[in-house]
Amino acid sequence: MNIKKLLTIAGSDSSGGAGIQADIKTFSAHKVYGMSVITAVTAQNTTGVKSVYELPVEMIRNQMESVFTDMPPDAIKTGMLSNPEIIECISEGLLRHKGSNLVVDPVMVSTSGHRLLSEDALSALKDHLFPLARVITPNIYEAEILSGGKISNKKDMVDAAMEISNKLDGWVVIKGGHLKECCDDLLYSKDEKLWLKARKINNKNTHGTGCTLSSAIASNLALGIGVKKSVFKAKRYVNSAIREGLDLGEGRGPLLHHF
Ligand SMILES: Nc1ncnc2c1ncn2[C@@H]1O[C@H](COP(=O)(O)OP(=O)(O)OP(=O)(O)O)[C@@H](O)[C@H]1O
Ligand SMILES: Cc1ncc(COP(=O)(O)O)c(N)n1
Repeated sequence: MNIKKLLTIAGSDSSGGAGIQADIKTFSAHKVYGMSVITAVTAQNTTGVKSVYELPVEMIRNQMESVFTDMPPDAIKTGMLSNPEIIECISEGLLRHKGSNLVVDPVMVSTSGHRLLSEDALSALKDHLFPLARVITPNIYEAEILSGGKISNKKDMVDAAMEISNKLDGWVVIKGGHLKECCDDLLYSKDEKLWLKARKINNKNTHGTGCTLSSAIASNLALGIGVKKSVFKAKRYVNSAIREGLDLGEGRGPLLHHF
């Protein structure tokens, strides 16, 4: 049986809603084979992140070597990367092994407000990882940090995408999940601008929506689907996973993945 291989490079979420766990569930739902390089272990649940343990860079390098020398992935996604040393180690490994179909979800802060990327890691992200990416998927807050401008509406999203894509060859997806009026996402490259429209679903349980979207995009790319269709299909996948209305935990609960 011929199956596509997907790699997630991200943090572990003990509650299974975001991070590595959400990524692997999404990969399985797309019928691709999931592998992981764990950057950090978090103790978290639906109410928030209690603590974070960052893995030593050497351990991260060894995980990457183990995966790439035996089962090179057809696509890769990155999530929580914690610090500049980890980002540099990962970028170096991806370059050396010619990792392709890279989707970078520039995770900075959990929705519960816990920092998942140190402040001094921003330039490593922009200078080392972004140039390798086919797609990057910032949310509104991350797009504000990356573009240096405030985002309050869809026009601001376009301005931010323009600014961010100045330094990129690939595509930018600015996720609109935190907009007040709707959940439209913007897919932007130097030559094209497309809106992925969606009504806001009235469900507080949206923990891991960003991780799920980027993993679904990477799965579709591995399956040989082009960027635009990969992003549209991924948006539909997340939308229906939110719509399922799973209600677990006391806080902001996870999504239901369809197998
Ligand atoms: N209530 C909602 N209704 C419909 N779509 C949503 C809702 N919340 C988020 N989305 C969609 O989920 C995807 C992830 O968007 P979001 O802006 O929440 O990213 P994020 O903040 O990185 O996610 P996370 O909450 O996992 O950190 C986007 O496609 C967004 O439009
Ligand atoms: C390990 C890990 N990775 C990513 C997120 C972001 O997800 P969210 O914004 O839904 O908290 C998280 N909370 N934990």
